[in-house]
Amino acid sequence: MNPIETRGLTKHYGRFPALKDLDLDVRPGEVFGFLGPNGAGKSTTIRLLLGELRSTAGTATVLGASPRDVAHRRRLGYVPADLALWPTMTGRQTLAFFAKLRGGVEQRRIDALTERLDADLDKRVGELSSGNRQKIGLVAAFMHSPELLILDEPNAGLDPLVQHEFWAMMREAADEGRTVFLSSHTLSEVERVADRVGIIRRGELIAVEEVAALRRRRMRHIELDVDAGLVAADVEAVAGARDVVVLDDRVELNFDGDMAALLAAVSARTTLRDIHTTEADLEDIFLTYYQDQS
Ligand SMILES: Nc1ncnc2c1ncn2[C@@H]1O[C@H](COP(=O)(O)OP(=O)(O)OP(=O)(O)O)[C@@H](O)[C@H]1O
Repeated sequence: MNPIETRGLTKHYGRFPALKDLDLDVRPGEVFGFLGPNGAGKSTTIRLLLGELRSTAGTATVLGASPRDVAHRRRLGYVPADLALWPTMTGRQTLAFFAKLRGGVEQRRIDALTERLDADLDKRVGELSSGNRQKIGLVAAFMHSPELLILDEPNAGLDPLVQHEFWAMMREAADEGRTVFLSSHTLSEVERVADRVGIIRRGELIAVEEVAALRRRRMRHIELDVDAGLVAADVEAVAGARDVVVLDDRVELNFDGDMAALLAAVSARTTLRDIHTTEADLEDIFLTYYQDQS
């Protein structure tokens, strides 16, 4: 049995369908990125998986049990999107409280995680910045080495160094056979760490892909500074080139083909002076590849 399985999982808030007919299998030992824009239904899904919300229809199984079965809670680690901790307790007191609740947490595990994330355990939680408060939540989620980590936009507010450490922690957990369910609205974040990604939009899961496959299909926006001599047709002839615009000394296009082929085609006609590429954002990927399914 997979750590997370849902069938036809549906949630309406009043008449509003926030989640429609979700069929999802998250496999053991993978980091599964759950990717979608704001309001797509990510937190709703997570709250259903945790038994915080009741589904309108369909089923969810988490670690082989119903989400409402509290007995399996200690096998879970969870970081909510809106982490609420007791503001008057210090980080140390907060972690000690959670450790006692769960049992079996080694102090040196807490110490190691604290050091890795550079968390401040001495300040009252209410006095910490949101990023530093988030670190306390992450230590709490990881400290009992749970079988399944459910993380709702956990990167919010972390600085780049800490983010790297946190990505490494997720990868290590997966390498040890634990499962990570990571929600995010940022493709670049998810693709660094996830094995597979599910893309959700307006309450519907529109694709589940291996990250490697998604990366291969990713559209880039490219700007080339060139000398004169190039015409749009030269660039349009390269497979994967779209929306080509040639100005005097500048070419702009969207591209999902082989970069070497593009550069060779350009260099055959003119001198290439500079290249600027930007990754298409999530919305562009949706529009490019999933338009038919919307
Ligand atoms: N308690 C609620 N009552 C009514 N509508 C709600 C409620 N909670 C969420 N919604 C709506 O359901 C939709 C999905 O919300 P959800 O919080 O699951 O999205 P999300 O993908 O987590 O977004 P974000 O990235 O902004 O956190 C949104 O349109 C939201 O406005």
